[in-house]
Amino acid sequence: MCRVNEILQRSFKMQKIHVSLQSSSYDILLAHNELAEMLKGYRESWRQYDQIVVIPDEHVWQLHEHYFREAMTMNGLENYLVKPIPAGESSKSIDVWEEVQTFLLQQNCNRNTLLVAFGGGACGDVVGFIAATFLRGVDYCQMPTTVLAHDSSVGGKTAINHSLGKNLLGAFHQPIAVLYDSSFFDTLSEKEFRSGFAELWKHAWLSDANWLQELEISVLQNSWRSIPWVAELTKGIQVKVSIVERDVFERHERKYLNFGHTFSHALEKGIGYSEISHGEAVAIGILFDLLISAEKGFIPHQLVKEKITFIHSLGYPLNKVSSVPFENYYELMVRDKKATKTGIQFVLLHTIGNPVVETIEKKLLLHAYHLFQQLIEEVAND
Ligand SMILES: NC(=O)c1ccc[n+]([C@@H]2O[C@H](COP(=O)([O-])OP(=O)(O)OC[C@H]3O[C@@H](n4cnc5c(N)ncnc54)[C@H](O)[C@@H]3O)[C@@H](O)[C@H]2O)c1
Ligand SMILES: O=C(O)C(=O)C[C@@H](O)[C@H](O)[C@H](O)COP(=O)(O)O
Ligand SMILES: [Zn+2]
Repeated sequence: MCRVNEILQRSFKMQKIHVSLQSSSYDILLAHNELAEMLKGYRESWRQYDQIVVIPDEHVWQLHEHYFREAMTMNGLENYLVKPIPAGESSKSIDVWEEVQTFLLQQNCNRNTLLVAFGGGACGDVVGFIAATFLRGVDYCQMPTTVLAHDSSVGGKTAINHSLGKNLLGAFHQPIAVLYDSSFFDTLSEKEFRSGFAELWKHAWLSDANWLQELEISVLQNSWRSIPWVAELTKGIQVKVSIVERDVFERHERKYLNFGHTFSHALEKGIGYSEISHGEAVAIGILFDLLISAEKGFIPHQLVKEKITFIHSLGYPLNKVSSVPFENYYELMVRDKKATKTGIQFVLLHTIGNPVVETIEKKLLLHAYHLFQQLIEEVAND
């Protein structure tokens, strides 16, 4: 990372956000290049575990093993097992879930075991689900390494995928801590920055028109690497935490955090996990939810066109939407976890910061889908 950028990223002091839930409470620490410092507050309690098992994404482990080990050693934490798992979305499988459970059993891990998820959102989701189910539940810590994981590491949604759809098997299981060091972003690709930005953009849409505007300007004026991540991700996490604290089990308000996701999960599964990332699909799903909001008369169509142009200018793969027939997307959306017997639910916006959940009938969805394809084509040809 260039010197100026390093100074900029370091200039934000360590942030601490507390998550207060009835069943568990924990801290989220955010800083740049401060993993050893973050671990200081945990070294005593972590020594009380009978085993610590670090479960890194294998690609992240290749890149950052040295830095991770150094931070642990500086805190006298030298006794831990390491069980790497495949990089990315492919790790969210029943096979990986079982393989790690077998490893833990073979190592005689007991209930007093701490798992450490070291990687992006995929690693956090599968390790969280392993922690939720191993011996009916053990502690785990999230050590996120992607921009997107500011979302996935917080709130305790854990999951793996099923051949019939995304995140269909999972549990709510909160981490004991989230230690988030943005120096890991030094090795992220542009595609991963783009993916992570989508969830931050989501948090802005759900909360604050001014922040949304500032964030969009910031992303247009800076390179991905020079965005002041600690400051921006802190705002995103605060939005998420306040919703999770009010509705941890997603009975009502937490559904808002699924803004963009009814369509995005269908896009990911329909197009293929290796062809489109979660965040890329979320950005497109948000545009689709905005379009339905406009069709309902909540927001102007002009705003939707502007946002399609914005997302297109950042290189999100809007051209992939048409590669799957509507009927396939529809079938996948029927299986969305928000769906009820009244139909498929979408998170719409009345205004920025005022989301609402509505059941949308197939006829409107089909109409919106065709309109969306038309707008995407117009923007691409402009
Ligand atoms: N539980 C939740 O609340 C929640 C919220 C949002 C997303 N998610 C899930 O998170 C997943 C997406 O997470 P993600 O975008 O972090 O993707 P990811 O974990 O799949 O990582 C993306 C790629 O980046 C690589 N990578 C990770 N950190 C890196 C680093 N520092 N440097 C270089 N490469 C690195 C990984 O090896 C992988 O190839 C999806 O499965 C999504 O469903 C969950
Ligand atoms: O934390 C939440 O609640 C979310 O919905 C966050 C989403 O960004 C995330 O992708 C989540 O995994 C989606 O949840 P799902 O319940 O639709 O699988
Ligand atoms: Zn998401």
